[in-house]
Amino acid sequence: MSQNIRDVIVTCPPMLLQFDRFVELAAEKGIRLHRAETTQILSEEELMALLPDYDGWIIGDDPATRQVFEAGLSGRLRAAVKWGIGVDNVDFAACKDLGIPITNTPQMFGSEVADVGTAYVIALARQLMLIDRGVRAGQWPKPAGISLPGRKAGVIGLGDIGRNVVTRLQALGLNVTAYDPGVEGDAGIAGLSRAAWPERVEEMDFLVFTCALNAHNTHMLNADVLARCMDGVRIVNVARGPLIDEAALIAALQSGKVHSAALDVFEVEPLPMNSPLRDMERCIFGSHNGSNSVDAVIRASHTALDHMAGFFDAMTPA
Ligand SMILES: O=CC(=O)O
Repeated sequence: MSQNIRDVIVTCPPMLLQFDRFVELAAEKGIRLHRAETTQILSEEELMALLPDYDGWIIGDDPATRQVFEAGLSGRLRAAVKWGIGVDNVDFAACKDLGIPITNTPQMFGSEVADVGTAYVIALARQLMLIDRGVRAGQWPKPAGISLPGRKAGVIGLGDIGRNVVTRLQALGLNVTAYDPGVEGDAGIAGLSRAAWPERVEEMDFLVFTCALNAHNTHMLNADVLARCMDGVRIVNVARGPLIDEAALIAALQSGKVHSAALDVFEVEPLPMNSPLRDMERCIFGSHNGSNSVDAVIRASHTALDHMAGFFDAMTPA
């Protein structure tokens, strides 16, 4: 164990919400854990003011940019862990250049996010959001849904989350096609068909986004692809907002091309008050909360602390 006590700041909301349970565990690893004052996403300016006072940073969805790391390094910051899977908000190249060791916590909540994605598929199939809203408003609505067995779903991304979505949808009787240029074959999943995006989108009753955001897939669901989709396609996104061109999605919802959408993530988060998406009736919205089960947060936070302690141990002369 490290001889020196290191001060580590946490800015990741799910870990902040269960913060007290991690303080003692961190102390056993030679880490004094500190919490950000808010669970809101911090700005670059706020991070640049905060980080120089800490040896380590457990990152949430904050803008972890080069200048933020540089500011931290000008003070005490020497190590970082991105809590969670997605690293699109973190400049890993800058960390490498600056000599700040960094990692993320992959495979910590593939099943939890997949549960939310699958729940959204069922909710869109049976229009549960319209029924809920109607009953609250004193109505007794009975919209006709669609049955799932025999329907087709395209799952975009065959990582941990995507594979869990595929097997859940197959268990519900859907025929699933997966899109992921980084994974070959059936990924060990019987009955899975494969295609290269956006081949065969016209066949899909559902499109479920589970992939990482990278330099090449921003707006992969755009007006052109939507035009090729089946009339009445249902869209689920539990991955990253910028994968979908929201303006194009809104137009497609308005025209009826897209039947409905369930979005846990948005181009701008939190979803701005003036976003036209808020007026879309046949939508369900989440708060980028797919990973947030008590169990998954404990798992990912333990891993983040282990990684952090490992970085500090490696810096401590034997
Ligand atoms: O969205 C959450 C994550 O990428 O960990």
